[in-house]
Amino acid sequence: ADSPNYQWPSPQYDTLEALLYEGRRGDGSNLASIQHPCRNRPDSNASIGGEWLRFAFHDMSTHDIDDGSGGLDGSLVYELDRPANFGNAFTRSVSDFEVYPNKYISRSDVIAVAAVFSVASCGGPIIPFRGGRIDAWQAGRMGTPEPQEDIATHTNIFKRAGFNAQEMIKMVACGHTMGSVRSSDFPAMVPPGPNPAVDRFINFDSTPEFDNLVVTEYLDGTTQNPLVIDANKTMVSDLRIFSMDSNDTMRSIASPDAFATECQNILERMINVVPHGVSLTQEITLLPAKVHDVQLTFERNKFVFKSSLRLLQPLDKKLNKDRKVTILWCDRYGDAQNCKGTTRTSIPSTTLQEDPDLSPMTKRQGYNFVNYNFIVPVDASLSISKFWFEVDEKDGKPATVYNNGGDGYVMDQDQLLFVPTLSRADARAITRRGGFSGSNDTFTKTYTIVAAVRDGSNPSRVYAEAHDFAIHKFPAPFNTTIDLKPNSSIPAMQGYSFYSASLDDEGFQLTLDIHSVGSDGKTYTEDFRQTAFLDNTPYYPPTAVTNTAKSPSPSWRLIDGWLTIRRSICGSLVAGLLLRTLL
Ligand code: HEM
Repeated sequence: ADSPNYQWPSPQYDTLEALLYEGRRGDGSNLASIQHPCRNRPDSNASIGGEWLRFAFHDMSTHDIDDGSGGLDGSLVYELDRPANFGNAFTRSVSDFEVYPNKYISRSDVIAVAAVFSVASCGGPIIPFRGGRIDAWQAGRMGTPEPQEDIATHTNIFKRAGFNAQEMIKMVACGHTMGSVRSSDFPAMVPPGPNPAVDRFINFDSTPEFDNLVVTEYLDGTTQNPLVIDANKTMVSDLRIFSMDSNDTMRSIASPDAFATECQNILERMINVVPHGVSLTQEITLLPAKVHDVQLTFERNKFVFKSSLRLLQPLDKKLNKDRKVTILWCDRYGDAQNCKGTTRTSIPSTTLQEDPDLSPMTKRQGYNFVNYNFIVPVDASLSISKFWFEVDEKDGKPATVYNNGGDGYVMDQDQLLFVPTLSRADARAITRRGGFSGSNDTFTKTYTIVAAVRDGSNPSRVYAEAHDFAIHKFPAPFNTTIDLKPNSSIPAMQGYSFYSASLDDEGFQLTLDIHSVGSDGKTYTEDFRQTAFLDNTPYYPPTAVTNTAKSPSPSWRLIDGWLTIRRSICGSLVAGLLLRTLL
C-alpha cells in the first residue's frame, strides 16, 4: 500500500511533491492557482502560462555547455534590465514566484515547476519534473535570443546551450503555442490601441491552449503569428527558424500526438538545463498515500501528536463516506513500549476533501486529495515511538495498512520539540526595497520561537538555524544561527521545560531547523519547521484514544468527522487570507 522508491521521511521529496501536486507551500498559499486553469491575468489579460513558460526559457537560454555556466538557475531575476528580458511579463512572474522558494525548493525549481504547471494546465503534455536546482544570487552571462537577430546568431545561442537546429525549431514551436506578442513590448508589430496603458496582444496561434495549431497554421499559411508574418522582415525570427530545414521538422511535429510527445521531451530537457555540478533529484511522482505535517508538541497545555494522511481520490468516483481511517501508535516508554500488549488508536480529528483544481498535475492524472488529519493526546511520560494507519473501506475486504513499507513511521526523537502555538510573529517595521511591480514594501517581522526540551536531556546548547530564501527582490538568502535560552516565564509541564529566542526576518517564508545538543553528546533536530501560523494555528481539540491489545475495536462511531470538514475549510481559507493580507 506504500509507494515504491520512497521512504518517509524524505523532506526534500515531500516538499517538492507538495508544490507540484498540491500546487502550494506549507501554509496553503497556492502557486498553481495563480495560473490554473489556463488563466489570463485578470487586469492585463496576458496569458499567465505564456509568461511563466517564457520566463523558464529566458532563464535557461544563457547556458554554456562548454564552460558549464548558466542554465535554469534563477539568475533571470537579476537580469530584468536587459532588452531581451524587458517588460511587465517578467516582473509579474517574479512577484508570482517570490514567496515560494525555501530550504528544499530553490527559486529555479519554482521557475521550472511554474513552466510545468503552465503546459499541463493549458492542455499540453505532463512534463516530468525533478528538483534540486541551485540558485544564482547574481546576474549571469548575456545571450538570450531576440527576434531581430539573424538565424546564425539564434543557431549559435541554442548550440551553446546544448541544442541543435532541429531541437531549436521544436523548442521554439513548443513555446510559441502559448501566449502572444504584446503592444507594450513590440509596438511596431502589435499596434497599441487608443489607450496605451491597455496592452494589446496578438496570439501566436488561434487558441490560448498548448496545442499543435502553431505548427499547422504555419504550414497551411493561415498563421497570424507576428514573428512569421510581420511586414518588417527583420523581425520574423519564427519564420527563419521554422523554415530553416525546408519545414521538415515542422511537418514532423504537425500531428497532435507528435507535437505533444516532442514538446514533452524538449521542454523536459529545457527545464533540466542546469549549471555543471548541479545534480537533480529523482523524478518527483505523485505519492498514492502521503504522511505529512507530523508534529509532537504542546497545544493549550496538552501534549499532542499531530499528523495527516493524504489519500488519492479518483475524480470520477464518489468518496466513500463509510471509509474508516485509523491511526495506530506505540508508546516509547513504559510497560507497553513498542506496542508490547497495548496499541493505541484514534480516529481523524478532521477530514478534508481538497479542491480538485489545487494543481493541474494531479487533476490531469484524474485525482484529487482527501486528507485525514489526526490530533491525538499523548501521555508525555509514555510518549510515542512509531505510528501507522489503517484504511477500512467497509466493503468486506481487509483494511489497507500504510506502515512505511513495514517499519512504521518512526518518531526519531522526543527530546526537543518545536512549539508553534507558544511561538509568535509580530510585524515590526516596513522595509522599502523598490523594484518589481505590486507593493515594494515588506514587513520585517520579529519571531519569538519556543521549543520544549525533555527533562533529563540537559542540553549543553539549544539553537536554531533560521532560513529564508523568499525575500523580495532576492538580495541574498537569509541564514542565521541563534541560541535558545531557558524561558522560565513559560511554566514547565509534563516533563518538558521551555526555551526561546527572538529574531528578525523580512522574508516571506522563515523556516527553522532547531537542534539541541544533549548531555549524551547526541544532537536532536526538528527539521524545516514552518512559521506561517505560529500562535494563529487553528485549534482543534485532540480526539479520544482507544487502547487495544490487538487490532482496533470495530465499535467506534465516526464522531463529527464530516461536520468538521466545513469548519476546517473555513479555517484554512481565513488563515490563507490573513497571511496574504499580512504579507
Ligand atoms: C530564437 C528564439 C526565440 C525568440 C527570438 C523569441 C521571441 C519572442 C518574442 C519577441 C515574444 C513576444 C514577447 C512580448 O511581446 O513581450 C515571445 C513570446 C514568447 N516566447 Fe519566445 N522566442 C524564442 C524562443 C522561445 C522558446 C524556446 C520558448 C519556450 C520554450 C519561448 C516561449 C515564449 C512564450 C511562451 C511567449 C509568450 C509570452 C507571453 O505571452 O507573455 N520562446 N518570444
